[in-house]
Amino acid sequence: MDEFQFIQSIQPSYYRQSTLIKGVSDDAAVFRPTDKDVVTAVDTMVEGVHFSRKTMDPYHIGYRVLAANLSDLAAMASSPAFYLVSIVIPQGWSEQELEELYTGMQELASFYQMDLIGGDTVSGSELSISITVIGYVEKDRARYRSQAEPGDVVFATGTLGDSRAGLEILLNGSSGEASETFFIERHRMPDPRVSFALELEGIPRIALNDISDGVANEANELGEASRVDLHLDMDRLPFKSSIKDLFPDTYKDWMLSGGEDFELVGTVEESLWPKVQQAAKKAGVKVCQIGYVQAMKKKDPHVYLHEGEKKNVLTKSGYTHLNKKGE
Ligand SMILES: Nc1ncnc2c1ncn2[C@@H]1O[C@H](COP(=O)(O)OP(=O)(O)O)[C@@H](O)[C@H]1O
Ligand SMILES: Cc1ncc(C[n+]2csc(CCOP(=O)(O)OP(=O)(O)O)c2C)c(N)n1
Ligand SMILES: [Mg+2]
Ligand SMILES: [Mg+2]
Ligand SMILES: [Mg+2]
Repeated sequence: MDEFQFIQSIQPSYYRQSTLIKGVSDDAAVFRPTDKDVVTAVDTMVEGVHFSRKTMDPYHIGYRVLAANLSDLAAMASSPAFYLVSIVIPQGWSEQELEELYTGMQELASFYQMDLIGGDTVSGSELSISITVIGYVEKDRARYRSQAEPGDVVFATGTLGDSRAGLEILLNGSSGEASETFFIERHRMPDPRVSFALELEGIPRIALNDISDGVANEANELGEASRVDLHLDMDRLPFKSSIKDLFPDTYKDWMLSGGEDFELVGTVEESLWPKVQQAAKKAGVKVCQIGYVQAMKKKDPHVYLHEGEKKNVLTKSGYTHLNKKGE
């Protein structure tokens, strides 16, 4: 199969979004948004960095890269509409494997009524896939990291550390415990919190960020963007009970900085916290308070982690791709 046949094989036979004018087939796609704001993000996954053939089947690679992008749209409270896929394909990938990879993406896309409207196909030495997502949000209603205010409740959806636990099992072997499959699935097929974020619509001000690198990182990003201090309570961080049995020595670190949970962390005025809980219930998602926001006490914003009587500064300890200067 050559490049053109490949493009033909992935070309959608129909489109779902009414704002689309030109999809796959020309030099670029065209859509005409109505009076909404357009939200867009891109995320890349590279073999050996975000996945390996040991941790993921082609189907999971496709599923997860779109899920990671949808998680960024969820963090803006945007409704997904379109995606574009840029893929670097190494020699040795069969037609069937590529088809499975696209099936993984298509499954999630069809759930969210998204259209594939373009992309690029290149050969190269390892599989790399970049997805650009485009969504809509009501005018001026995108949720920013900069919207946290002193007195807010800090909350998180789902459970944390699951994806890191799944990765551990996939990389270092199974111990045969039945509970392991949950973590493997959380690693391979994350569930972006789009519906929850959309259910928050009636709340005038809410700060949101998605947990791709670990809540330690993401909480700091909220603090920095809003110029406030965040106080998190280790004992309130949500976890799946079996993670503690499987990984008693490491699960706490993984909750804070394992990354790739694709849950949401956010802040909301205390009086509106019950509304967030209702939104979670409607969306079928777990949500819990993990701390609170305070006015900045020092020159710069800080995140503090409380555990029993102890209080420590929680630095950005999650995953980073490049070393700091001089390292
Ligand atoms: N190479 C790049 N060129 C331009 N903007 C970038 C680049 N890498 C990241 N960004 C932007 O920096 C911000 C933070 O990126 P990132 O930490 O990857 O966010 P996230 O964790 O939500 O994916 C985003 O606005 C993103 O679009
Ligand atoms: C084989 C393998 N090794 C290591 C990891 C762990 N890992 C890779 S990237 C990453 C952080 C998240 O990816 P990033 O590109 O930073 O996403 P973004 O913050 O841009 O959404 C983590 C925890 C993995 N998923 N798979
Ligand atoms: Mg990113
Ligand atoms: Mg993000
Ligand atoms: Mg990152």
